[in-house]
Amino acid sequence: MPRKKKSEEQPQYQFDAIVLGAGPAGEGAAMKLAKSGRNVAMVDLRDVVGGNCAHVGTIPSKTLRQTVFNIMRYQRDPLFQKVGEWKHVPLNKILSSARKVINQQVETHTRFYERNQIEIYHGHAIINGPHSLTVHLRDGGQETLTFDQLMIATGSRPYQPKNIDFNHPRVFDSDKILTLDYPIQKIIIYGAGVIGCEYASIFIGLGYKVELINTQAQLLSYLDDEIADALSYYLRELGVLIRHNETIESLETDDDYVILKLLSGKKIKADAILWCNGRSGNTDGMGLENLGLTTNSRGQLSVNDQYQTSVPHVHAAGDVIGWPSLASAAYDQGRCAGAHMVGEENVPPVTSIPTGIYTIPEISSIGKTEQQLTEEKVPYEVGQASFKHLARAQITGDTVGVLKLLFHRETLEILGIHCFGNNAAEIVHIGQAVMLNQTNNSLHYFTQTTFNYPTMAEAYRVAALNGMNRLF
Ligand SMILES: Cc1cc2nc3c(=O)[nH]c(=O)nc-3n(C[C@H](O)[C@H](O)[C@H](O)COP(=O)(O)OP(=O)(O)OC[C@H]3O[C@@H](n4cnc5c(N)ncnc54)[C@H](O)[C@@H]3O)c2cc1C
Ligand SMILES: NC(=O)c1ccc[n+]([C@@H]2O[C@H](COP(=O)([O-])OP(=O)(O)OC[C@H]3O[C@@H](n4cnc5c(N)ncnc54)[C@H](O)[C@@H]3O)[C@@H](O)[C@H]2O)c1
Repeated sequence: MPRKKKSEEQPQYQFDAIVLGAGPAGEGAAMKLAKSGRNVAMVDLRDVVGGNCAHVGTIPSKTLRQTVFNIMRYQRDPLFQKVGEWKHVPLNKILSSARKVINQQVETHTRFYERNQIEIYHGHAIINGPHSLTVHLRDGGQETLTFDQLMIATGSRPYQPKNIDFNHPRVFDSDKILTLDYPIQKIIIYGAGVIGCEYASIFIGLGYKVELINTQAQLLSYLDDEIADALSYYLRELGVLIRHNETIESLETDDDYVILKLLSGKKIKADAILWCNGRSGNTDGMGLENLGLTTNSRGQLSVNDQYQTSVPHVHAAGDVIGWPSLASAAYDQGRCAGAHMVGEENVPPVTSIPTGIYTIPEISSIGKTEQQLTEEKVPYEVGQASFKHLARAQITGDTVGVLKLLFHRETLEILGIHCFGNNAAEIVHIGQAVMLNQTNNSLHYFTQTTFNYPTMAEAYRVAALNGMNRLF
């Protein structure tokens, strides 16, 4: 049963708020609205909650990555070198552990909606007017619902250029790749963004030959140069062939292979191609024109600092608004939008967002890069700790990696944290907590704090002392 509206008056609309999309952004908003006493409905295309994040994005890719990481680790250890004939197992079979995690995620999140009495409609929502929409239900039929406020969190999907035939069995995007049901030996990855680099690590770890085609001059150019260089070095070391500054001319498809022709004249033949060159917002065919809303060429909506669109009672968050297109940020954006919808004032927008890239090895960072600080003429210094010198890393065998702290050479304020290596996405949060501390964000924190030993956290002390030693 939907939660009853708090007000005694006869409600004008069936729901105080309807949320479109049960991914992290929609869930964040729905929970905040429900906990603030609003009568909320959720509409999602799928017959279960979790959004693209749980079903085709973060969760399956990270679970698959963990399986591959385990295989690589076993191979390194002479005791476990016979892990079976996994090279000939199709990807969709290796994904069996991902399906278990997805089911657990769906169960957990379904309970959140139940406990907060949020009614869920499974179907495609089409907006009819300022306060009404129709859900075309998955099991047939339709239902028209009215709302006071609307939250659009319909996420994104892989961008598919018209000249590529994604129905061909050897042509994949990041959704379809999860269904790959035949063994392959060589794959082309077109697009070397986060998804391209993460899948390059996964496929090389599975023993495939991988060619990573980058349309830009370097990998992930928003990273600190040293970290981006380390990624290129280690991907190549693992066997990935990276080609920078290339653009597709055409793609030839056959029953048994694909041939990618590049404008540079190169031709690459492989068993399959994974296309990952950006994403588009899910906004088409949902009647946005009936609200007077328009999108950019990538189907994304514009919002203000409170995630409010140009129509004041309509908010939007998550991938559908573009940057940063992360599950981590989407949940917080949804919660922030929900707070604004219930009338909370001065809710800070989500701005300080760490990068967590699950390549093998992993990358994570927050704050400024060396390039940015140099451009801004900030007098900074660097403190570094190599994983290979840390006892914990030697014990686990994960000796590839570095923690790099950037700090102001006069005030010792921490300005940036960049980490490359196993568990980087966890390690960065220690530095983040200190960096964002309003009262003590100085490098001294790390030199004056005793860390457990042996731990990876110890890298902070080592890097801080290394940085202090550079000062004069
Ligand atoms: C391969 C891959 C790996 C990723 N890895 C990471 C990672 O490691 N860390 C990270 O932070 N982020 C990662 N991301 C990004 C992350 O998955 C997204 O940022 C996140 O899913 C966005 O959440 P969202 O709530 O905006 O929408 P989504 O998760 O996209 O969910 C939107 C939901 O809305 C539904 N919907 C769409 N249109 C309608 C409609 N008209 N009516 C009803 N329902 C509708 C969709 O079916 C979907 O269920 C990854 C993405 C991909 C593709
Ligand atoms: N670990 C993580 O946090 C993680 C993992 C995977 C995906 N993601 C999210 O998914 C998003 C999509 O990843 P991706 O790798 O497909 O894309 P991306 O945005 O990283 O871009 C990949 C490539 O496509 C190009 N591109 C992007 N938009 C384009 C456009 N409009 N026209 C032509 N080329 C364009 C880029 O220049 C880049 O070379 C990322 O922005 C990221 O936020 C995050």
